[in-house]
Amino acid sequence: MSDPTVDPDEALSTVRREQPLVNSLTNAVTVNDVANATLYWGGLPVMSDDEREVADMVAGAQACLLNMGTVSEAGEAAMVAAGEAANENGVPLVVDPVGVGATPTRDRVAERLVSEVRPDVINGNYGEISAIAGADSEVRGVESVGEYADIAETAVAVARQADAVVVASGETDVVATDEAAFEVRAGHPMMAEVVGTGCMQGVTVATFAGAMDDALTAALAGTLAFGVAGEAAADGQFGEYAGPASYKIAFLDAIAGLGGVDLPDGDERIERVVETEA
Ligand SMILES: Nc1ncnc2c1ncn2[C@@H]1O[C@H](COP(=O)(O)OP(=O)(O)O)[C@@H](O)[C@H]1O
Ligand SMILES: Cc1ncsc1CCOP(=O)(O)O
Ligand SMILES: [Mg+2]
Repeated sequence: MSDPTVDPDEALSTVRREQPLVNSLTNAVTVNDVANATLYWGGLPVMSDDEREVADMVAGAQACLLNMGTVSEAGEAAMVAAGEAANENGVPLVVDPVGVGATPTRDRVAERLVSEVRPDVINGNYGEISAIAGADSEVRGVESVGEYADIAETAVAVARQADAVVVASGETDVVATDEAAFEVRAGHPMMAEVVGTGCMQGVTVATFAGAMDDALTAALAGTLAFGVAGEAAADGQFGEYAGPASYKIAFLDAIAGLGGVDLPDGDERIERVVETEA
């Protein structure tokens, strides 16, 4: 497998030109951030999450996000219906298995969302991706704690298990397929101080996947652009900040303003760290 060519400037221009409609079924904690991140990248957000209409909305969308952060029994049924509609209509589907590993209920819901429907991308933190792999993991609530030295190999295993691209977020994000894993070296520790950055990363990948032809390239470009937005905000390019709350505002402004920033080439920040036979 040759390394994909990732040009984040071109990817961002494509998102802005295509303006993908992205239907997010997501948690009540960060839903507004997820909607605004979609809009600020250049997509069109809709948060339709009722089982009576979600299949129709997804059928007309260019991408769908299933984020199980606060999933209820009705929400679980709506997410499965949305995922099935995405699969039936060829709509790129991103699943964020928030908190999998923390409770048996979340383990069961995550299992449904990665096996009963077919995600194109699974986007979770190190602990969540490790939990899906059945590897050692420690997820406290929705936070990944502990060490994950083998996260790249674990991400490849999940990509193979689910036949999906996998984004494992953490200090260094890993993007994996069934035969390779890439480190995406971008981001800033301040991003970990804000609730919702993982959720916003998931909808970023969905928005890029809704505008681009290939899930792997979209996941790499979206993850890189997301991290560069975090860096630009931390560097004060989008306003001074006094702490994590004002940093979050600067971060959202960075997403909206990234079209005016010269983004690094993919090969400056993306390195293949695992290569196996599929
Ligand atoms: N220490 C860090 N340094 C740089 N980027 C980070 C760090 N911690 C988290 N991030 C970034 O913040 C975003 C959210 O990651 P994470 O906190 O793992 O997700 P979640 O919020 O779902 O737990 C990702 O883009 C990740 O790269
Ligand atoms: C705190 C919390 N509880 C249920 S969902 C949620 C938000 C999780 O956001 P992220 O995965 O981006 O940290
Ligand atoms: Mg998360």
